[in-house]
Amino acid sequence: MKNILTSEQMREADRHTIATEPIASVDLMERAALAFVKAFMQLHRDKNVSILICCGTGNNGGDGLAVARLLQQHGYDNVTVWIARFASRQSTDFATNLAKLHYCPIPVSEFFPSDEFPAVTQSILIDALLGSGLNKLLDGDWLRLVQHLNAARIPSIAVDIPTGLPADGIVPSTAQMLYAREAITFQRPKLSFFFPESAKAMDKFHVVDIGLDEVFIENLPADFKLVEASDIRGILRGRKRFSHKGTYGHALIIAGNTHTMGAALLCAGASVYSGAGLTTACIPAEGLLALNARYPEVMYTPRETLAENWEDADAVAVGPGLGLTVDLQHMLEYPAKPLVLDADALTLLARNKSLMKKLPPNSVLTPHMKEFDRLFGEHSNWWDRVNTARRRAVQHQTVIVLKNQYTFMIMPDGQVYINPTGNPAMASGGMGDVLTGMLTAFLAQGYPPQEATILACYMHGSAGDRLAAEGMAVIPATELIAAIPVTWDAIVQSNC
Ligand SMILES: NC(=O)C1=CN([C@@H]2O[C@H](COP(=O)(O)OP(=O)(O)OC[C@H]3O[C@@H](n4cnc5c(N)ncnc54)[C@H](OP(=O)(O)O)[C@@H]3O)[C@@H](O)[C@H]2O)[C@H](O)CC1
Ligand SMILES: [K+]
Repeated sequence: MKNILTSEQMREADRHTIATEPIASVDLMERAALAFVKAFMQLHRDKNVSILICCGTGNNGGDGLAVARLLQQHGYDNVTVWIARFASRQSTDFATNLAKLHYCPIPVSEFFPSDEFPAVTQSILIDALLGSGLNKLLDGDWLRLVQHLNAARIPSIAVDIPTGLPADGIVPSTAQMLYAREAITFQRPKLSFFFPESAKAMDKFHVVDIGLDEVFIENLPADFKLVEASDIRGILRGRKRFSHKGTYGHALIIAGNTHTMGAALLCAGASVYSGAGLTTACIPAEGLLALNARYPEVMYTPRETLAENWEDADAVAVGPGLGLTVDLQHMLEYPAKPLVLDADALTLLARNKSLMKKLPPNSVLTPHMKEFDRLFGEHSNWWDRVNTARRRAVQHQTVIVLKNQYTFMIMPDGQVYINPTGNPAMASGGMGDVLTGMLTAFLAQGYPPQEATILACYMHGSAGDRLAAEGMAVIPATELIAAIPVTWDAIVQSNC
C-alpha cells in the first residue's frame, strides 16, 4: 500500500526532505523538473515539436521554468515561455529559475492583469500555472487565461496537477480547469485524481519519483492508501497440495428473479472461477435449466430450503437480480456468516434502514453511487460521499465498497483503500454481479473481509485490464469471469 497524502502532508514531506537529506529547495525543484522532463520525453519523442510552457510565479511556475531550460538542454529547440504575472508575489525558487533562464535562447513573454493574450501557435502546452498551492477556484485573469488556452485545443501536459484542480477536498461542479491530456505528478498521485470530478481536468496521470523521503511519507498518518500489485501478491494464496474442494469453502449465492436470472448466474459463475470449493445458487426454480446449461459446476437450492443451506455456507451473497419481494430481515436472523450485500439487497436495506443494525460485523456492502446515495443520502460530490462512507463504515462496523473507476474500499476503522485496476471497457451490465461473486468466493476461502475485498476488487479490475490489453474495447461480464483464473495465475507467477 502507498500512503496518499494531502497537499499539506506533501509540503511536510517536502520540508522534511529539504532539512534531512539535506537538499536545497531549489535543487529539489531541479530534481522534480528533471523527473518531469524524463517522463515528458517518453511521451513526446519528436524534438522539433513546438512547445508552449505557461508558468505562474509560485513553485509550480518555478518547475515550469526549470522544465523549459532542461528541455532545451535535451535538444527541444522550439520552446516558448509565457509567465502569468497576476500575483504580486513570486517564490524564491521561481526567481532563481527565471534568472537561470535568461542565459538560454528561449523566448519569454510576461502577462499582467487585463493584458490580451496572443493566439497559441504551438503544438503542445505544458501547464505550470498553478499546482498544489491552489487555494480557491479560478477567476479573473487566471480564468481568462485558462479559457484562452483550453480554446487552443492543443494537448496539454500538466506539471504535478492541472491548473484549477484542487489536490484534495471538494471539487465543486463549477470549478474550471486547464484540461490536460496527461498530468505528470510528483511522488504520489493526488487524492482528487481518484474522484470522477477529475475527468474534467485530465485524461490520465503518471507518477514520477522526485526523491522525497519515502520512510517519512509512509510513516505519516494517512486516511487513504493506494493498493499495489505487491500487496495482492502478499495476500493471494495458491492452491495447496493434497487440498480438496472442502479446503476452499462453500459460497451461497442468494440471487435471481424471473427477469434478472442472468445476474444470479454471473455471480455464481464468478464464485466458481474465483476458487470457491463449492458454490450453491439459491435461485427461483425457473432458473435451474439456465444454471445447469451455463455453469453445471454450481449446485442449486430452492428458496424454501435456504435455512439449511445457510447453515452449510462459509460465506453468503445476497442481492444480484434478487428483486424486492424477499424477506431480508428474516435472512439476517440466521446465524452470522461472512456476508456480501449487493444490488437489490442494498435497496431493501435503504427501504428499511433499521436493518443496518442487524448486519453481522464486517459485512461487506457493495453499492454503486446511486445505491450508496439511496442508503446514506444524496451527495453532490465524491469527497463528501467518501467521507460519509467512512463515518457509516465505522458506525455500522461494515466494509463499504463504493464502486467507481477507482473503487474506494472503506473498512470498519474508517481507513480507505483505493483500487488502481480496471478500465472503461468494463463499464457494462453484470460487472457488479461478477465482483460480488468473486468477493463471496474469497470470503468462503477464509480470507478475512478486508483482504477478500481488496483481492476481489483488484483481481476484478486486473482481469479487465488484461482483456483490454489483449484488444477488447468492450468487455462482457462473462468474458471477465473466464479471465479470472489466468489473472490469478499471472499474479501468483509474478511472485516467483
Ligand atoms: N513536494 C513536491 O511535490 C514539490 C512540488 N513542487 C512544486 O510546487 C508546487 C506547489 O507550489 P506552491 O508555490 O506551493 O503553489 P502554486 O505554484 O501551485 O501556487 C502559487 C500561489 O498561487 C496563489 N494561488 C493559489 N490559487 C490561486 C487562484 N485560484 N487564483 C490566484 N492565485 C492563486 C497562491 O498564493 P496566495 O498569495 O494567494 O496564497 C499560491 O501560493 C507543486 O504543485 C509542484 O509543482 C516543487 O517544485 C518540488 C517539490
Ligand atoms: K499545473
